[in-house]
Amino acid sequence: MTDTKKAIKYFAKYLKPYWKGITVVIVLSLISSGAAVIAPTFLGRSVTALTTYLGDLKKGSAHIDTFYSALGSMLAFYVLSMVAIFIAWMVMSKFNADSTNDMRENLFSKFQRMFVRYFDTHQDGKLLSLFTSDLDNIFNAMNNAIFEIISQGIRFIGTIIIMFMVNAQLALTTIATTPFILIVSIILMKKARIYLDKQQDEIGDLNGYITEQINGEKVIITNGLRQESVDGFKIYNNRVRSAMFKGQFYSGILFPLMNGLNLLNLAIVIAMGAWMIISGQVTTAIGLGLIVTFVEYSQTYFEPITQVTSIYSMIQLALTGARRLAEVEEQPDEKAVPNGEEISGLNKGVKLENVHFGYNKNKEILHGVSVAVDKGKSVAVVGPTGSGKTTIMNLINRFYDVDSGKITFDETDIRDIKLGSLRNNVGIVLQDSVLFSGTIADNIRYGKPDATMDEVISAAKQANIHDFIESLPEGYETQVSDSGSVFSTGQKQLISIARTILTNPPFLILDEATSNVDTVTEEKIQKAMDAVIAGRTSFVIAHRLKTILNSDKIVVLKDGNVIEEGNHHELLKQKGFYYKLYTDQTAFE
Ligand SMILES: Nc1ncnc2c1ncn2[C@@H]1O[C@H](COP(=O)(O)OP(=O)(O)OP(=O)(O)O)[C@@H](O)[C@H]1O
Repeated sequence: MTDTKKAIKYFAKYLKPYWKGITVVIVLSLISSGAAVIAPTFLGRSVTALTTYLGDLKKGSAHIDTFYSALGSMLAFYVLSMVAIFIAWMVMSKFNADSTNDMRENLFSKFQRMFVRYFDTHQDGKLLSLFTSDLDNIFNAMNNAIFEIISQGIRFIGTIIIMFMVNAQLALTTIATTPFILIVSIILMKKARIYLDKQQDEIGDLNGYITEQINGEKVIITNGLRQESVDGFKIYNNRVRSAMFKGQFYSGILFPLMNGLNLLNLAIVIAMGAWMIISGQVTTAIGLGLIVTFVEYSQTYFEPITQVTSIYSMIQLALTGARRLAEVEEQPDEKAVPNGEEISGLNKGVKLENVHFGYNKNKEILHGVSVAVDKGKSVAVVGPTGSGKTTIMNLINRFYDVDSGKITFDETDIRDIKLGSLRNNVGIVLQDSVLFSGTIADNIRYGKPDATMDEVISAAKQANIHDFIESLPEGYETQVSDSGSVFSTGQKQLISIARTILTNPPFLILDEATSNVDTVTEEKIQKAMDAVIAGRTSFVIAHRLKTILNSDKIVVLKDGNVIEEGNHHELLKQKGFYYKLYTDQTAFE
């Protein structure tokens, strides 16, 4: 499907529910434009009536009534046109706000259904620009452009019909330059489109860069790269500027060009009208009336072309936005496994059996990994950085699916378990603990919103964070977003552990929860982890070997292969890779 078709389909989908409102707007536009098109005929008639009246004055048989009635009719049509526009505008504003609201809501819901892969491969800022820049462009265009297109389209066609009904010769003169105008417009619009499309993509890249740099601010400062960061920004910003300039130039030049052609056309129409009077084809009174009428029609004929070209960039930006949003909607959803099994609790254990996996087809990360975690046991995975530890966690939770082999939960392939059910039974403490805006209590009960305050406090106690929370002036009611309550990495991890304790998952994955913290906090986290692991089946991904000495089993992973397996003492005896890792680490402590 071409980009334009995709964008139009997207609009159609979101405007369909508002077909009643759209019909009202079309009908009102018809009335308004029709009235505006008819009104100039009365302008011509009133001039003819006035000229005739002035001529008849000398003869003594003058009647002014025809003039007044033509003038009154003209006024009535213009008023009708205005009232219809006013009502149409009100109706349209409402369904535009509603439909863009639907788009925004669907976009956000879509994000909550998509594969994690999408977020791993798209920058936050780029995704954010869909909500800001793209949806803004769509809203602007729907508010300003769609109405213009409908009403100007009707005006355009209506004007041509009426012009031919009034006088075919002057009508032909008025529209004679149209083919030339159309060719120039199409060439310029095509050019503009390329750059306006590019503009949106460049804005997405710029937003991506900005969020990345803001998130990495501390790294930038400590490496003394603030100026380089600004220089990098300038490169992205210049790309936006260049695309913006070219896009606006090509789309903007249409407007003055059309205005110029309109004036030229006006002169031709007046000359033709004058020639008709001089050559005796029409009387002076009729000729003057025709000139005035066609001066007006020349304007109403050109106005749609001028207006549509002047809002072309707006339309194009909206089409680009709709294309970008449609592309997000096209992304596959996570498969919810509707007919999958519901599981509740763990009876036997979790197993990885000969798992092969790569994030990309051409680079395998795990090469036939088998790990078994029996019920009630704690298995730790250790290994050098990049060996695939976190990848295993991503697979158990079905953030990604294995390429071959399988992962089983009580001997059922996890791909045959309802996704929600699987995740309800697997608790995760991530390396980067995330706190959401709200109170500390809200954060602890995040996975179990109906938890009582006693349960929250009990979880916090087990996670060794209760005393710290109590020491804050607002205690559990402290707002996480308060600038006065900036939490350390360790504190965030403890709150995150409390959150997991509260959900009481049968199977638990702890991903490097002890990195980046001081020794006191580390000890606290260790105790919290022991509390959360106790009696629970768990899978611990750790860098600091000290924290996993008591694990029932340690699996050593290297370059995506399990190379050693056993408990701490067994592995030390083997004097293999684990022994080396352990002695290297303890030598530094
Ligand atoms: N989303 C991703 N897309 C593509 N490749 C990825 C992705 N995440 C990780 N990788 C690659 O997979 C390999 C294993 O990464 P993984 O995060 O599992 O290692 P790890 O053992 O947990 O490392 P660390 O101890 O540093 O956290 C690495 O080579 C990494 O570059």
